[in-house]
This record gives sequence, C-alpha cells and structure tokens, in this order.
Amino acid sequence: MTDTTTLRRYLTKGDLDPNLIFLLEDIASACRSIANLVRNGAFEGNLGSANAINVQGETQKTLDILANDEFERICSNSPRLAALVSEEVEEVTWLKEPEEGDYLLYFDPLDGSSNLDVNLSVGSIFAIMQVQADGDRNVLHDGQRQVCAGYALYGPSTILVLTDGSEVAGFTCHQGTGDFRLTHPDMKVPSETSEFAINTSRHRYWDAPVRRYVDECVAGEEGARQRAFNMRWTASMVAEIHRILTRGGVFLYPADSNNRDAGGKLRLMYEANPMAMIIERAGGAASTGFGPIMDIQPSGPHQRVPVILGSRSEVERLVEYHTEADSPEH
Ligand SMILES: O=P(O)(O)OC[C@H]1O[C@](O)(COP(=O)(O)O)[C@@H](O)[C@@H]1O
Ligand SMILES: [Mg+2]
Ligand SMILES: [Mg+2]
Repeated sequence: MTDTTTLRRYLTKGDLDPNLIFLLEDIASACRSIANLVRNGAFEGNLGSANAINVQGETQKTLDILANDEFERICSNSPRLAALVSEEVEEVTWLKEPEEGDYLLYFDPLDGSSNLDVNLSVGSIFAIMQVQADGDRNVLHDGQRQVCAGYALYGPSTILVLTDGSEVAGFTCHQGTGDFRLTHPDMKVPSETSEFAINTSRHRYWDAPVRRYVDECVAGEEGARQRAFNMRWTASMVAEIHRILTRGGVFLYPADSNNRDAGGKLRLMYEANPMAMIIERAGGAASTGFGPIMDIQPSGPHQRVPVILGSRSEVERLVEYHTEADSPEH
C-alpha cells in the first residue's frame, strides 16, 4: 500500500470545522493509546475484571476503565468539546459551559470487552453531535443529528473507520510511525449477502420475525431463501460491523422476551446510532425492525434499543417480516 494520505491530510482536504478536526485527531490519539493498552494488557496486569460495576449493571474490566480514562484525558483538550457521554460513566461529564455549535462526544471506550481475556478483537465506538443553543445541556438528540461517527477496531491491525456524513473511510494505524493512513477509501456495504450474525443461544427468547428470518437462512437451498447462508458471531459489535462493511452481511441484536424490559441489549447513543450512521452512509440500512434507528428520540444517555443493520436487502426483509407479524391478520 503506497498511499500515504494520513488522517490529518484527509480531514483537512475538505471544509470541516477546524475544531471538529481537532476533536477527531484527539479521538484517533485516544484510540492509538487504547490499542497499546490492549496489546500490553498482560504485561501491565490489566486483563481481567476491575471489581466494579458500571451504570449498566455490568462488571467492568480494568481495560474498560483505562480506555474510558484515555478518551477523557485526551479528548478533554479539544477546545470546543462541551460534554462527554460514556458507557462507563452514569452522568454526562460537562467540560465547559455549552455554547451553540460546541461538540458532544458519545463513546463506548471498549466494545466487546468480554473478548479481552481470550485475545480476540475489541474496539471503540464514537459519535459526535452539537449543542443546539447557548446554555443548552440537552444531550439527548436523535441519530440524524450526528455530525460524525466512527469506530476503531483493535484486531490484527488497528483500523479507524469514520464518516462525517459523506463517505465512509478506513485508516490503518502504521505500526512504525503510529500514523493513521487511508487504506480503505469510500467503503460500501455490498447490497447482497449470504451471511448473518446473531447470538443464536438466544433462539428461545426471539420474536417470530427473527425466528422466521434465521430459520429461513439456516434452511439453506431447501428453504424459502433457496441458497446456503453462513453465520458468524464474534460478540464484538465493532468486529462484526467491520466484517459487514468489508464483505457484506447483516447483524442482529433484537429485543427478545429476555431483554425487552431493558429495551434490548445495545446502547443507542454510543453503539447503535454511530454504527447506523456508518452503515447507512456506506449504502446499507439500520433499523429496530420497525423504523430507522437514527429516528429514535432518546429518553436517556444509556438507553438500549433493538438493532438490525447491514446489507440493505436483508434489513428490508427483516423489517417486512416485523411489519407482517405486527399486522392485524397475523
Ligand atoms: O455476549 P452477547 O450477548 O453475545 O453480546 C455481545 C454484544 O455485547 C457487546 O459486547 C456489548 O458491548 P460492551 O462490551 O461495550 O458492553 C457487543 O459488542 C456485542 O455485540
Ligand atoms: Mg459495546
Ligand atoms: Mg464497552
């Protein structure tokens, strides 16, 4: 790969607000630092649990907390960043008196953290929105208001994927210099796919439309779909979405009878919304099964929602199944 378009060169070639560029570069630095923490976790005694429970009632890993601290420490330098909303922190962290146009950063510092101890891929996810008016401390905006979204995948290589609403671009962290270099310009989700991702151990909890969809995929050539499907589940949303962005597929973490009271599993503001923006800008679709994820009016910073996203034709099929199951004649 001879293209040496660095993240900085890429971000400064258009007319992005310099303060947004500043923030994106800080996020990239935080991700580079988290990649190092993850890689050196075993040497520094940072694998395993932290004996702490986060706002979601989940056991925090030591690296969940360290990754959160890196985001906070590095991004707090950004002059127009007004607030941070993190998976690991219950309250919104205000950094300054909010002024119209200031940025709001929503992030999942370490996603898929159950994979840490078994040395499989994890990542970070983020979204950026803006303060609507001077003094406005509302951070609960719908996903259509995201000005930027992205993720970093800490896999065999560290890759940062982001969109400012135009194209989706991927930057690989160069092992020698630490630069993020453009390696995946204009990423597109292939529209047709024969691969799905869902935690099938939850089959007994699923609603009829999800069962129907998965059962039809599993039935292969003999079933309604008349072709064979493949299944993958890494339990790391970032890894899952990166695979779908690269070779197509559909990802489901639906509401089911076991998680419906909580709203689903994945969090709207820093998991579902940013991934929905990336997938949609790459030509895919993102839905709860009943409507676009990015149209949801949030009710809280840690709200959970059902998530179906990926190749457009499969998401549309799933929405159709949900609509049919919901109609009076069913
Ligand atoms: O363990 P399950 O039920 O398969 O859930 C896996 C899902 O949970 C998550 O790990 C949740 O993310 P966190 O690790 O940030 O809590 C997703 O990345 C993944 O898709
Ligand atoms: Mg997560
Ligand atoms: Mg997390």
